Amino acid sequence: MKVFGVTGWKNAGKTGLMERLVAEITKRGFSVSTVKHAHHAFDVDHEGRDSYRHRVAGAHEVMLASGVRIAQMSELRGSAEPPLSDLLARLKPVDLVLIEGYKREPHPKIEAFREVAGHDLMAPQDGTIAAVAADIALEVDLPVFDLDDTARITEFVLRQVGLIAEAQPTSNLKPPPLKNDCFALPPGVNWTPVDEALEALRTRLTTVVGRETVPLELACGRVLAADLVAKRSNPPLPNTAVDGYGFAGAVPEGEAVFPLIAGRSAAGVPYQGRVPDGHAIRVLTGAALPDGVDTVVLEEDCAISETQIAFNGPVKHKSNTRKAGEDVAEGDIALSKGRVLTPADLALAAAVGFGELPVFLPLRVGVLSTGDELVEPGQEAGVGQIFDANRPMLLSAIARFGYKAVDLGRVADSRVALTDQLKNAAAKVDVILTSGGASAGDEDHVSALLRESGALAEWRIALKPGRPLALGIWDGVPVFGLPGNPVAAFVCTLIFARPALSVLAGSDWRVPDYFDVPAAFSKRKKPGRREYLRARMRGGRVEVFKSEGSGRVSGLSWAEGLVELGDEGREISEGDLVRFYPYGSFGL
Ligand SMILES: Nc1nc2c(c(=O)[nH]1)N[C@H]1C(S)=C(S)[C@@H](COP(=O)(O)OP(=O)(O)OC[C@H]3O[C@@H](n4cnc5c(N)ncnc54)[C@H](O)[C@@H]3O)O[C@H]1N2
Ligand code: MOO
Repeated sequence: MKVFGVTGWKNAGKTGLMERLVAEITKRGFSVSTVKHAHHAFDVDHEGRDSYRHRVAGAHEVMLASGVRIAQMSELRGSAEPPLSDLLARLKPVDLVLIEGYKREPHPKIEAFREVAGHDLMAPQDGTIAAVAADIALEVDLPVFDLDDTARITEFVLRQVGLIAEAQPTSNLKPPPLKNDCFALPPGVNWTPVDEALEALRTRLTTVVGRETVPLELACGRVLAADLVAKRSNPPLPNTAVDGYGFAGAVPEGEAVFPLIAGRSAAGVPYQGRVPDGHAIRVLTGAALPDGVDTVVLEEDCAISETQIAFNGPVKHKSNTRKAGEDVAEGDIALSKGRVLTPADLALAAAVGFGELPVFLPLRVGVLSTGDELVEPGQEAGVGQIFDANRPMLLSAIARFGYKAVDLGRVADSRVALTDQLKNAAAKVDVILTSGGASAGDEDHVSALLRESGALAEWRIALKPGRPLALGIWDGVPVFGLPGNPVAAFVCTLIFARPALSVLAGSDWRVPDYFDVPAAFSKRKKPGRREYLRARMRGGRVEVFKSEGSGRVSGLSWAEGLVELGDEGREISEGDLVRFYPYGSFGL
């Protein structure tokens, strides 16, 4: 859905402007819905009303309906406020959603401004503001409208979101003003915030691989295909944790002497009889406790003869023993479906009775490079040609993630060759990663082909680097059309492809771990998009690569992780905390 926002300080005239825009846009035949961010404690209900009583009684949602109106109230009851994207998803489709407030969200906005409110203009500090509606003349580098000129503001908003066509220039063709910032929003383009894109992937993808059973020792790194219910408790019987002497009950402070009975209990060779009260028996680590024994004293603490042991109390009841099932009880879920099995998991699976495990078939991930300019690394490169750097990078990242990397080679910028190659690939892999040809240029065949096959969701993501990401389905196989620039391809792989592949492979959505660490750099970042900088830790601070150019492969290699700068604008000074994701957090 198309969205546009009205922002501004308190008393700036936001609600009046919203009201006039809703009326005018509706009058022009477009359907409009609105979202307003309100105070924490807002309430549309009133004490004593029936609906209020339903709510206080604990109803999850209360719906109030009549022949003219329906109101639906949801109580968060302490859970986090849902993001704007969730709220938008609840609305029925309309031509335009107008949003009042939510100034930190990246959608385009108009700022309402009234002099009496006594605030500074927000627009100069906020790149998501596309125009200002003010009650005085202002000097800013953006379109400024009279706050009451509803007709012109409406035209502007409708043009911005693409509901009416851009006015054709009447004079000679004039180039658009040059903008250095490659992420400036073209009119009408809706940028997908990173979190929204991730959420869409998370909710739309499911496991695509089949299952098999493999011997335990071959299961490391595989994804468990069913919950593993312990067949046997660990330990199966109460046993001794040390080499020593077992008897029944606690021993008080002072000297204690126990007569020894003949025989012993060893791991795997338990004592068969019963130990009489007041007697002790030799026990070895791991041995089942004989009947009549529930406490063990360490042999190093004892004086020992053929017939007796003596030691100093106190010894607590049940000292040095392990309860049956204290680790895992029979019937417990020892390992959950979707778990990527580690060496330790194999120990656990063995301990609770499994010699083979149900696992998902390895996810086969095909990697294809596109572009006439590419030649194989190490071969002769002609004028204007470059070596295919993305393919070795992506193939090895896939292998590190634990999947089966399938080299699909290179393909020229030709629709026919690409069609052939995708057809071929779809028969032998579960998912395809392409790089290059993802944006909208003449030679961007990946996005064009997927668009033609009717299964493309082309995302322009509010992300740097990695803005164009083409997602589609080819013969039932998901295709990630990664941008060609190596840095953008790498970042998109870590941020989008990795968690998605994890779900396709039968595991969970993966959220990488991070550290908030002091910056060794300073930077000013605009609001409205997320940025990832090539970074590494040195001397307890995180430094970033000298250039943000998305073709600079040397920076990827220099880096040992990524610094993430959130969607909001930020002025970072040295020493400020920034979020650092070591490459290891992405499984590299
Ligand atoms: N008019 C516009 N141009 C571009 C936009 C835009 O929005 N409007 N977006 C830019 C951004 S951001 C990126 S990223 C790239 C993505 O472009 P494509 O995915 O279509 O990729 P290509 O054009 O094919 O290649 C881009 C760049 O990367 C080099 N490349 C491609 N494959 C490889 C490889 N396997 N190994 C090494 N280098 C590779 C290629 O030679 C190009 O230099 O589009 C911008 N343009
Ligand atoms: O940001 Mo593009 O996605 O060069 O890198």
